[in-house]
Amino acid sequence: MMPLAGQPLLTAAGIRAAEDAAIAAGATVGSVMARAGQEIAAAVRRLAGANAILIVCGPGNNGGDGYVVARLLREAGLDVRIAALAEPKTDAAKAARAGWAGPIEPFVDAKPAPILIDALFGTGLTRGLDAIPAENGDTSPARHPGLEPGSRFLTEEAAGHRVKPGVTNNGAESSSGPVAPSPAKGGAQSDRTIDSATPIATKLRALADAAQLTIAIDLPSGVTTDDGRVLSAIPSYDVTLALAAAKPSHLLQPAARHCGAVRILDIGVPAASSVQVLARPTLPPPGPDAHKYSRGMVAIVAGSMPGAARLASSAAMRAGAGYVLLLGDDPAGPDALVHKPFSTEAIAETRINTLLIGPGLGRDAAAEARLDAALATAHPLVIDGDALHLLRGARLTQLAHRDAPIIFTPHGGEFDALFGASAAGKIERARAAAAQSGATIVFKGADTVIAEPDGAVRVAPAASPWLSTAGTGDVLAGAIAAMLAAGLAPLEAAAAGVWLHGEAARRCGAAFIADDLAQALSAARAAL
Ligand SMILES: NC(=O)C1=CN([C@@H]2O[C@H](COP(=O)(O)OP(=O)(O)OC[C@H]3O[C@@H](n4cnc5c(N)ncnc54)[C@H](OP(=O)(O)O)[C@@H]3O)[C@@H](O)[C@H]2O)[C@@H](O)CC1
Ligand SMILES: [K+]
Repeated sequence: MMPLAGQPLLTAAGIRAAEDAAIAAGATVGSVMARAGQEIAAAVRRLAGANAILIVCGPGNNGGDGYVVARLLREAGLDVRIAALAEPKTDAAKAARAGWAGPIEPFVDAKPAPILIDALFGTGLTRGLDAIPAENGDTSPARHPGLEPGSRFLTEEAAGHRVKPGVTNNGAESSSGPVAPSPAKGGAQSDRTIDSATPIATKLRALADAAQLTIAIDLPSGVTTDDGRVLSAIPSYDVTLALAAAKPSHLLQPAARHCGAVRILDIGVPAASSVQVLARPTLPPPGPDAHKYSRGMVAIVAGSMPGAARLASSAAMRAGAGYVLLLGDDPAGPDALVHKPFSTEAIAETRINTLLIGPGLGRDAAAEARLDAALATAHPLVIDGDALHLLRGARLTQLAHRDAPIIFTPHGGEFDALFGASAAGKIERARAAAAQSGATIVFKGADTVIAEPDGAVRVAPAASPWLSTAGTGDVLAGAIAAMLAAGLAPLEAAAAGVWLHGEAARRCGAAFIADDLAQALSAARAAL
């Protein structure tokens, strides 16, 4: 079982291509599924002890994995039951099903067990749980043998929930409240429409609520693979065992919070991608000949809210910058912080390695003048906060012609204002913004995505929710500026800054303030 840090992230199409390459190199779907089953069974044995296990299987190869795991665990002497949602559809899943000698319960009637393993759907999920499929305009569930009303896998009352002609469910309900009681047997509610509580998602939540440990194979059933969407009201799992590689939805919210601890299983399918999980950076300590300028000089432009620029300054110093210069009229801050009034001469100082502008800048005419002066320099730039708001239009277009690197650090609102709102996934949006602007984009949030104009991406695992407090963005901008000033390439600088920021938050524990976070960067940096 591999942890996520530094691992490639593969989309559904990417993992299919990787599987195809493995097959071209001599594997078969069956052999890969057999290896996956072995790895999953070994992981489950470590996690589950001797407890009884219920495995819920879907119609595709995710379900196929479930049948293989069930056989292996039963051969190992464990108490294993299977509940199936539908008959296997793929050859590999059919073969795996044939290898299971025990009984199969209908999913809707399944009794819970202390250990729940979700093998309903993985990278082949195409719609929300309980949504009626639409193929070539035909929404008849009868096109989907095994999922149609009255099949041996769906009891009649469940079928009654599923079907009302012309009514479809996009599965986007968000309720995660108490599980609804099962309707009375006998089809008495056969005219019920699909509304809030739907049978598959509801049943899955009931099984998860009754279990002591819940494990999802590859992905929690009901989340998309590529963009972090949750299509149905599904449970949150304790562990997700990702096959061959992590997928974007293991990190992107809101899907990520349903995954629990994610571990990657090596199933003999090599995976590579320029989209990767954020890794712990390698930052050597200063060498014997280091001096303040060789460690990097950061200049920070202050504005109408001087506290924000001070926080960024403090963060840049503690993340390891050799010299931090605050350009403004505010004399406060640590003694080590150098103050100068803002002027076009001061900002043009050639020893400045990185110029940070935005924290507390304001949005008035004076702020615009300072931003234009900053953009007119040849320094590498980190642009945050208010400066991002002032960047729209012609200023943004001009930036594409600058030689020196630029890093933008927008949160969701700033990103939308600069690049437009969109329903596309966060990775896709960050990549498009980087390509359009020529800047490295740090799209902040509970799932920070860093994108380079060349398409390289780093995605950060969820950091402390206590970061949701004023000033933490200023701290991040300062940390990233220190990394860029130290000479790291923009993607590496942004990644190192985000990592240090997350690590500092972890060290702060709960209810910290941004000042504490900036202080904690010293310890985070020292631990590398
Ligand atoms: N990559 C690898 O190297 C390896 C991958 N492996 C495993 O394979 C998994 C991917 O398998 P997969 O492609 O068969 O897709 P999977 O997720 O089982 O579902 C597809 C089926 O579900 C159906 N269906 C979809 N959504 C639905 C819904 N909401 N409600 C109802 N039905 C729905 C869909 O029907 P359709 O959309 O066609 O109507 C189709 O029948 C992957 O996650 C991993 O576990 C391993 O075996 C070994 C190597
Ligand atoms: K699953």
